[in-house]
Amino acid sequence: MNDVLEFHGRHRLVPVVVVDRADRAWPLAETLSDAGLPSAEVTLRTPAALSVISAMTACPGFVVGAGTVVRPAQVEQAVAAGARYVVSPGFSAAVDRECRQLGVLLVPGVATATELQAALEAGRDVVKFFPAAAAGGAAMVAALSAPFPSARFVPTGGIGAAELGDYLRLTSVLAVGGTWLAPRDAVDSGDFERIARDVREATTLVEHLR
Ligand SMILES: O=C(O)C(=O)C[C@H](O)[C@H](O)COP(=O)(O)O
Repeated sequence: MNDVLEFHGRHRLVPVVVVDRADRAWPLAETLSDAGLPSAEVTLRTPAALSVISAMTACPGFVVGAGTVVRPAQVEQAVAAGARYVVSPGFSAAVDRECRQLGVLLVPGVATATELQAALEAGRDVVKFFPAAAAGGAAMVAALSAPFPSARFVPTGGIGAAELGDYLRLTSVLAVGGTWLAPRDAVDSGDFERIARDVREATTLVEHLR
């Protein structure tokens, strides 16, 4: 397994972050690292996102990926900024091709059996199950795992601390992602104490589930 996937499988949590200000990148990475979760999927939804990725790569041991990658050109930009992996909300053959060419891991999004089958056919065994809550939650992941035992899921979308156990108890779930670990408003306002508290609460929950 790719080292980024091993990392996520070990931590079992992926903070998905929407960062509006590049100067928040370093304190956010430090906060996440200190709280025991040295990684972030930085969504390419803000003008600052690529600068945020670059800044976070300077934090020792911090694993940074690019999220919301929907066009092939964004793959090159994300990799140039230092992203170690790429996440898409859906499955795009063009994005998949670009990731292959640049040798970067892609975690494509799937919400149905047909989409999962396409991702597996393309050799993508680890997929983002998105939007997890709206697409059927942990019950849907369990149902999809039966006919596709090789698939590993990173459910994301509408998940909070309360739902964590439902997903993480499934052996087919590699890790759970979400913005609840470092909400946009907390990042914007520089409320790193709140982020540290929420991340510690989540990592403690994960420890109890082991
Ligand atoms: O697919 C992408 O690249 C995305 O950006 C989708 C995000 O991962 C979710 O929107 C996070 O969902 P929440 O945790 O409910 O805020």
